[in-house]
Amino acid sequence: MFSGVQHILLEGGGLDYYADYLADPQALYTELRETIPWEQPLITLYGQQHQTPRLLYFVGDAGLAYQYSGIRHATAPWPKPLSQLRDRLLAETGYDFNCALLNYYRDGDDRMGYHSDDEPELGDSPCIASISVGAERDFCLKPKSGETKMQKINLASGSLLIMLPPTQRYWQHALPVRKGVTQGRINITFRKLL
Ligand SMILES: O=C(O)CCC(=O)C(=O)O
Ligand SMILES: [Fe+2]
Repeated sequence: MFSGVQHILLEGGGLDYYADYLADPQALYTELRETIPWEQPLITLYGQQHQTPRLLYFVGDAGLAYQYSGIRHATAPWPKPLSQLRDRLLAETGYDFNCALLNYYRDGDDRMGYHSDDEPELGDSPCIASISVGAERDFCLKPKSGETKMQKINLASGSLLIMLPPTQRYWQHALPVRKGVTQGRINITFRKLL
């Protein structure tokens, strides 16, 4: 069993952080890294095409499709360990998720820029649950109205971070480059498509 929750209050939102939610994060990291058919789609930024600076994959209940960075993804079936985690999250948090985005950061050069998980198909005020395995990386949050300070959390391997409603409405988050990091990290964000 895990040791407990740390609540981080944000102006216009909040986070629940469980540092050691998973009993064996390294096993999940290795299984996902080796079995997921990772993709690196092209994204268009300011009229130029780039490869996403990380690998990704989308899973979910049958029949769901999801728009990400202008790309429409049909969700692939849940791998067993992730449907089990989805069920555990429902039992322990009460939040019911029907899909998950997997991101694989191969080393400290892979990254994700500032954004909110506020796509219209996630509804008015989504809850996002984020599980990390592999290398520790800094997760940064900044308010959309520049008045409060940036927040930084080092996400441990095996941790669960819940971004509670209405955090996505008022805050953006990012996974910046960390030059010293040579190990990979996989993050799973559980979401609910309406
Ligand atoms: O890798 C992370 O911790 C963040 C992932 C994220 O923000 C997303 O998938 O929308
Ligand atoms: Fe996000």
